[in-house]
Amino acid sequence: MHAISFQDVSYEVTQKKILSQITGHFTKGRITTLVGPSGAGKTTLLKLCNGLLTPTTGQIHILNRAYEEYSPPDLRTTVGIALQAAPMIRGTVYDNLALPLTLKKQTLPPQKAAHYLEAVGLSKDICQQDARDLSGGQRQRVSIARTLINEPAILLLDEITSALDQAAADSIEKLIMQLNQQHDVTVIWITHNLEQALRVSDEVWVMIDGKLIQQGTPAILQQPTHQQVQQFTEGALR
Ligand SMILES: Nc1ncnc2c1ncn2[C@@H]1O[C@H](COP(=O)(O)OP(=O)(O)OP(=O)(O)O)[C@@H](O)[C@H]1O
Repeated sequence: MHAISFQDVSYEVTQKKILSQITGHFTKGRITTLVGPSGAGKTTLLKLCNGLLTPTTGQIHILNRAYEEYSPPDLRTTVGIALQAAPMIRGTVYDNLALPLTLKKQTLPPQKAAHYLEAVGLSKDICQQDARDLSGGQRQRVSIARTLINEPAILLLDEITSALDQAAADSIEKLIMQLNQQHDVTVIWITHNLEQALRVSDEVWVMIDGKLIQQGTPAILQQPTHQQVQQFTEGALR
């Protein structure tokens, strides 16, 4: 089953084509990485997956339902996103974790906050800590925990480890792989790091210049048969 499918999707801003006729799918329950040079349109594509942007033309289906059938809050509950900057609101770790529910005028039970902190490898004791005092790795974990509060079926990740040191990046990688394996969360993960893509991917999308050049297993990066993919991997793996 496809978690998300794109059919002839294009996205333009003031007549500039940012994405051109993307057709492809993300398989349910798998980790797919999105790789490609800077400016290829990866972040734009990710934002189309949870309604932060709307396609100019084409169809997107999410869990076999047309994108338009979802209300914006439903879409953002089904498809969570975590970003490189892991932005925090002013306040405590609890305030940040509660945000997805606060926005829906609901409250987060403290036990649930503790549960999600533990799920991302943090102690529940940091709940009342000021979010500004967290380390980069802790902040990224809190950001992921906050995304998990809605129990999204699909998790979008944009460069979540690129600002972290190797040890923090390794443990976030393990965490995402665990979430995928234990909770069947579908993961769509933008990374600039091809070694990371090879470690975590079940499937890979290679994007260049607003186009989906190739979709397949990590073998398409390891033994590229497509000329543009080969040029990209030679530069990126050098
Ligand atoms: N709102 C916008 N208006 C004009 N151009 C935009 C807009 N959003 C994105 N772009 C352009 O679209 C292209 C794709 O951007 P996008 O951020 O999706 O690429 P990316 O592959 O994620 O790049 P990176 O790896 O550097 O984050 C870039 O050339 C960018 O400058």
